[in-house]
Parts: sequence; C-alpha cells; structure tokens
Amino acid sequence: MAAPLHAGYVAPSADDHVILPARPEPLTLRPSETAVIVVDMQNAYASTGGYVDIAGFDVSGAAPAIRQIGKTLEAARAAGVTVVYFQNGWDPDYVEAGGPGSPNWHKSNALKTMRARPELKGQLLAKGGWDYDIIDQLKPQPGDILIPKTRYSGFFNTNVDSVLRSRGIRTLVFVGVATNVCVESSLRDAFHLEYFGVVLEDAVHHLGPDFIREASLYNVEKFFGWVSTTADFCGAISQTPAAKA
Ligand SMILES: C/C(=C/NC(N)=O)C(=O)O
Repeated sequence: MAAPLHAGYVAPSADDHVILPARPEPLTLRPSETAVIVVDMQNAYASTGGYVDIAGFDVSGAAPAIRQIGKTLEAARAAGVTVVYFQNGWDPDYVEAGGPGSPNWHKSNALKTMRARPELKGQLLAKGGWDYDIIDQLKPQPGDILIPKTRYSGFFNTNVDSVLRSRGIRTLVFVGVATNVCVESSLRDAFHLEYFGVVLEDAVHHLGPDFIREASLYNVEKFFGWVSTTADFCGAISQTPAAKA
C-alpha cells in the first residue's frame, strides 16, 4: 500500500513501474515520475508556410512525427503521465530574441530570414501569431503544462526544472522538432540536471540532412540518454495500473 507523506501527496508505490525497451538498454519507467516533453510543435516548425518551411528546410517529415506524437500523448494521458509542452518564440518586437550582442541574433534562421525579407517581421515566431501557435492536431489538453522558451534549450531561463522537480519527475520522454536542435539541446541540459532523457525516434523530426538525424540519435544513445519508439513507449505505459483502469 502507498505510504502517505504529506496531505495531498501519495508516494508512488514500488510496483507501479514498467520496463521501456530502449537503446542502449531498457529503462525503468514510473508513470508518476515521468513526463512527456513535447518540443516546439508549433506551426513554425511543423506546418507548410511556417518559419522553417519559409527558411528552406524540409518539413515533410513533420507529418509522420505528428501522428506518432498524437499516439504518445494519448497513451501518456491515459496512464497519468505529466505532459509538458515547450513553445519557442519571442515578443512581437523581438526584444526577447536579443540584439547583435546575442549569438541568437546571428544564428537564428528565423531572425536571419526576417532581416533578408523585412515584410515577414512580426510574423515568424512572434507571440500571438499563427507561426507561434501549437499546431491544431496537438493542442494542449486541460492539465498539460505549457512552458514558453526563448532559446533552443527548454531548460534555459525557464521554470521547467522546478515544475518537474516539484512533481518528483525523473524521466523525460522527448518528442517534437527538431531532433538535432531544440530536442537535443533540451535533453542535454536535462542530463546535466540529473534527468533520465529518452527520445522516441519516430516522434521527432530533424532540420537538415539525414546524417544529422543519425548523428543526433547516436549522441543521445551513446552519451546523454536513451532512444526508443512510439510503439514501445505506448506498449509499456499501457501496462501500468492507471492505464488499465
Ligand atoms: C532551427 C531552430 C530549431 N528549433 C527547434 N525547435 O528545434 C530554430 O528555432 O530556429
């Protein structure tokens, strides 16, 4: 029987874990200690006519990832797993993006594209606009947590670490865009904060040539975390008592 620690908080019972098949080895998952992190599933990164499409990246791989993310979220919510959305962007005046004194001003392809095409200013990744919005297919549900961010890593200058710690979350399952940019940056920062990070390789999409997908997943598997699939995550998490109830 679970031992109550404080009013309103019940310690997870020892036997609520499942085993997630993963590379380089299987990982223990406890639903109450796990969060799915949905990275930047905004029109900017996943829709035709959004920022990365305009900037010349291939967004066709976003569609299969969207389907897998939908399945992942359905299984996660049924099992009582916390769902956290990252949402990338800046105020419409781009103060949060930083000026020439920030490397972000020089490296952000959104900012570079808008400097090359001033008619787009105020549209790409601007809070309040279509480009910034989470895509219609994956709108956050009641109970999900939405964390705005202004740089690639969701752990930089946000409150996500305290949000996760206060819930006792130790394992983060990453889905979203882009495998090699915001997903990898966030997972690396999470590693250094002692979280166990997993990428579902068919629920992410990369920006750039295919070798960067492979390189990014290699980095995760070899150095920073674990790699699994949507089917394995959904299969494992559906074995938990909450999902079966
Ligand atoms: C290139 C890029 C990637 N973002 C992401 N969500 O991975 C950007 O934000 O400019």
